Amino acid sequence: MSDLEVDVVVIGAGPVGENVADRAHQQGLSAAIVESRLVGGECSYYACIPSKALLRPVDLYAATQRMPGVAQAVSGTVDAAKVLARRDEFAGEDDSSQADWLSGAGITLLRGHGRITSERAVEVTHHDGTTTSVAARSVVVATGSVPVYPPVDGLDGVNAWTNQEATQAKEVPDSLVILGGGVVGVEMATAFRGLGARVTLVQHSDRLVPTTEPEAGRRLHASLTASGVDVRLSTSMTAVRREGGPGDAAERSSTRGGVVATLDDGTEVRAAELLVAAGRKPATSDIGLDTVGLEPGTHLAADDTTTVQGDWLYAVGDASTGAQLTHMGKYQARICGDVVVARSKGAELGGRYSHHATTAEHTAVPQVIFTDPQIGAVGHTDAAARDAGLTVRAVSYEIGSVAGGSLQADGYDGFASIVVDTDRNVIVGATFVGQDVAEMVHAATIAVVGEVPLERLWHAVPSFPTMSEVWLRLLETYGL
Ligand SMILES: Cc1cc2nc3c(=O)[nH]c(=O)nc-3n(C[C@H](O)[C@H](O)[C@H](O)COP(=O)(O)OP(=O)(O)OC[C@H]3O[C@@H](n4cnc5c(N)ncnc54)[C@H](O)[C@@H]3O)c2cc1C
Ligand SMILES: NC(=O)c1ccc[n+]([C@@H]2O[C@H](COP(=O)([O-])OP(=O)(O)OC[C@H]3O[C@@H](n4cnc5c(N)ncnc54)[C@H](O)[C@@H]3O)[C@@H](O)[C@H]2O)c1
Repeated sequence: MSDLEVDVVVIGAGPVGENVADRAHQQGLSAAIVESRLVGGECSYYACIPSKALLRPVDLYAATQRMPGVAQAVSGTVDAAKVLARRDEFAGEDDSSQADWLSGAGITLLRGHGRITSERAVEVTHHDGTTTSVAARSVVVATGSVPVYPPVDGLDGVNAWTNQEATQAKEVPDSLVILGGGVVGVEMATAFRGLGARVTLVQHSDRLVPTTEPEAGRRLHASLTASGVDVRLSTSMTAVRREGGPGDAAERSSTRGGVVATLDDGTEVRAAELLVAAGRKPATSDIGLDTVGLEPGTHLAADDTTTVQGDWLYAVGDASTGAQLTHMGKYQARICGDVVVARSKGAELGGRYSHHATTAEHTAVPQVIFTDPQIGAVGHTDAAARDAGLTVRAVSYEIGSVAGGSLQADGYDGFASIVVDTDRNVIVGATFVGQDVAEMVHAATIAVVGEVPLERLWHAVPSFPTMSEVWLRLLETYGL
């Protein structure tokens, strides 16, 4: 006999787990959610929200510097203390309002570590050591991800920052070395440089943010370098140690000595702190996967209905094989909730563009990287489309060459590109790079998901003088 019986139990109350529980509960199912740390997950306290709270003031300041008349009015530097205080308002480590929201919604919150013990059974070990056994028709894994530590000698012993210490930093270190030039690395380089730190960014491949169009990485590289970030491409960190002490003031934060990182080109980088931003792995090593024949520590391979096993085990968010993005995790969560509900009613599941399939995962994953320039993209890059076997042609256009772009900022530096499937004459990918492009991505997402033929897109007239006029120029460049 279990302590609690519910229709669905979700392990992990990040943004994704919360959405599954809510979606299922709103349609009449009883739901419990297990959380070992903070309701709201990594995203709310250590990732999306605090990082964007740090980046927005830096972005705004950079924009003022490209506007004659305003640049002079906004003199001096960004007030880091005020930025950190505002970050705390968004992402203080207090989850009471999110916990209240769960109870208001009628979802049972179980605080503690959740583990699957057998099919349809989960045990929660509470912080005081007591346990609660939960029996559920459906079990959803939404445990998120944790940082990867690459093999660098000494890395375990230097108290390196992860995204958690970086996004929750109580002060700006005078210098920071970042291991990894992916999305976390470039965003944190932008934020901490903008807040006054000396930043070195070490990336082992030959470009930044390698999953984006190569030109996006090149523009970002140029911009970061111009802002004073020391970007080391095609470089690996081989060893790191922490040294110094009270007498080594220039290279330390207020509480510890600086780090000395050895790179494979033989040089050394000294900084107050080291941030590890070399990718993430699923938080599935200690959730009882072995009890149901699955490999602990692996991404849970879910099909398009988010199902992992039988008609009872589901995986969503960073713990699954889907895109590691909050909005995609929440999309999976809505699908998962609806599948769980449909199965509980014995209803048939729908097909490709129904509420029961994560079709966009294959065709239309959008992402915005909040650097300066911003990089926004959806769907395939040119290379990824070719790898997927599509016949494509890509065209690009400088956003600074449309009236809206040149008005937005002096010397506007950025471009847009589209990848067209020439067999179907539809857009399968788009990229926007430049100041204030974040909000331009969704129009492209609609075009990709809607599979809107180019001839029809010709009639989607962008307003003058907006940066969206680049759509018209892209279509003309393509030959319309
Ligand atoms: C620095 C940074 C910035 C980012 N910025 C963005 C962004 O701007 N936009 C974007 O879309 N994505 C962003 N991401 C990615 C985004 O944070 C993740 O995709 C998202 O948090 C995944 O949500 P989730 O609910 O799957 O996992 P999480 O947010 O990691 O939540 C999982 C929860 O499960 C809990 N948990 C784990 N194991 C157990 C267990 N056994 N029992 C009980 N509870 C458990 C954890 O404590 C956690 O609260 C960023 C990531 C980082 C690192
Ligand atoms: N704005 C956003 O949407 C946003 C922001 C931050 C993070 N995220 C998501 O969070 C996830 C994790 O981001 P991340 O940046 O940690 O991972 P990532 O996989 O995007 O980038 C890690 C980078 O580190 C590099 N790297 C790995 N090992 C290295 C080594 N030993 N030396 C030097 N470089 C090394 C890799 O080449 C890679 O480019 C991503 O999926 C990302 O999409 C999203």
